[in-house]
Amino acid sequence: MALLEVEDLTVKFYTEEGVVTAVDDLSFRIKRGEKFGVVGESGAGKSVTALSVMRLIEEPGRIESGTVRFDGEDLMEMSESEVRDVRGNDIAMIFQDAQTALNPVYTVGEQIAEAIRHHLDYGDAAARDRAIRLLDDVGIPEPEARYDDYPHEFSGGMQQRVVIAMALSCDPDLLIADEPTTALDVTIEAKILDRLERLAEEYDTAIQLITHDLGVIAEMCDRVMVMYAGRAVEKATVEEMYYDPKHPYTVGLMSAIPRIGDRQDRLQTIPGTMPDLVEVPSGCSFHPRCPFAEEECTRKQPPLVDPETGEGVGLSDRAAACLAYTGDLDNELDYEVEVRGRAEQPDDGQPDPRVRRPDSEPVRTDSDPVGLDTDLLDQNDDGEDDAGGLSDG
Ligand SMILES: Nc1ncnc2c1ncn2[C@@H]1O[C@H](COP(=O)(O)OP(=O)(O)OP(=O)(O)O)[C@@H](O)[C@H]1O
Repeated sequence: MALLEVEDLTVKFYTEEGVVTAVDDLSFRIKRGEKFGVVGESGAGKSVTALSVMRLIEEPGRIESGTVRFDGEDLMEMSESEVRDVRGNDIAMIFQDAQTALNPVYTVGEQIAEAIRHHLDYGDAAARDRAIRLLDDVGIPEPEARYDDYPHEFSGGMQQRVVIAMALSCDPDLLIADEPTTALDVTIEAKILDRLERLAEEYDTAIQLITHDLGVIAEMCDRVMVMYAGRAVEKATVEEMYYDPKHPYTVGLMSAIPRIGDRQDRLQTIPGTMPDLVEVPSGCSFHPRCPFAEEECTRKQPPLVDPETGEGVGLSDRAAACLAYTGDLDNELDYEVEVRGRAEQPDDGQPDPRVRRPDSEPVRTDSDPVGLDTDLLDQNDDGEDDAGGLSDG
C-alpha cells in the first residue's frame, strides 16, 4: 500500500463565468519516503490537487468525486477534526510565499515551538530544544540566537528555511511543497532544495513537490506526474521522462528546462496557452497546441495508458494519455531527445537509439543529478534544432 493514493479525483469551481473543472479524474500515488514531482504550466491544477489532498478546497470549489487514502485511511470520509489532526501531524504543506505562513508578531522560535507543543505534546523546554535543532537542520546560522528573532529580521531565503523547519517540526510522513523556492534567487533555491532533500531522507518524509520547472524535478524527484488542464498526461520516473518522454506536452516542457543563469520562463515557448477550463477543447485538451495532432485528437479524449501496450493503467507508475498509444493516430510521434554531456545509460545499459549524443559540453552540470542535459529537437521539415521546443514548423 502506498502512503498516499488518490483515485479518480475531480474538483470543480462554480464561478460566475461557469464551471471550472480544475482537476479531472486524476489518479496517482506516492510511496513512503518517495519524492514525487507534479509539473505543468500555470492553471494545470497542481495547487488544487494539493489542496484537495489536504481537504482545503473552499467555496466556490467542491471535490466532486474521488478518494484520497492516506496510510490506508480515506481522508474524504473523515470528520473535519480528524482531518485537522492528519494535517498537522502526518501531512504538512509549504507554500511559495513564506511570509503568509509566518506570523509577524511572534518570534520564529516561538512559532516552531508552538507547533511542536501542539502536535507532539512536548513541554516548553523540550519544544524549544527541538525548535533550535530544526533551525540548525535547515541551515540557519546561530539558531539559538535567531530563535528570538521575528520573521521580518530574516531574508526571504531564511524565512523559507524557517517555514520548512516548521513543516518538519511534527515529523510528517508527507510534505507537500507548492513552488517552495519560486520566489527565491537561483543559488538560494539550489541550497534550499538540497537541504529539503537531505532532511526528507533523514526524517524519512515523502515529498510531493509542485513546480513548473522540470529542472527542479530532475534535481530532487524520483517520479513525476505531468499535468495539463486538470488531467495527468504522463507519469514516469525522472529518468524515463528525460530519456524517453511519451507525451508531446512533456516533450514541450523538456525544452523549457531553464539553464543556469537563464531564469526566464521558457514554458512560454510552447506555442499557445492552457485552455480556459470552463470550456476545455474537445477530444484531447492539448490538441490545439500539439504539433502531432490529427483529426481524431479533436474527437476522442485519450485515456491514460501504458505506452508500450496501449492498455489502461489505473494507478500504475508509467503512463501517457495520447492517442499515439491507443492506435488511433495515422502517424507516429516524430521527435528526438538529445542528451548532451556525461549521460547515463538507461537501466539495461543499452544506449537508447532515439537519444543522440553529440560531442558538445554539457550546459548544466553542477545542478544536474541525473548527469545529463536534455534538449528536445523538433525534427520537422527542415530538421533544424528548434530551441523553442514544440512548434508546428
Ligand atoms: N478559488 C478559485 N475559484 C475559481 N477558480 C479557481 C480557484 N482556485 C483555482 N481555480 C482554478 O482552477 C484551475 C487550476 O488552478 P491551480 O491553482 O490548481 O493551477 P496550478 O497548476 O497550481 O497553477 P499555478 O502554477 O499558477 O499555481 C485554474 O483554472 C484556476 O483558475
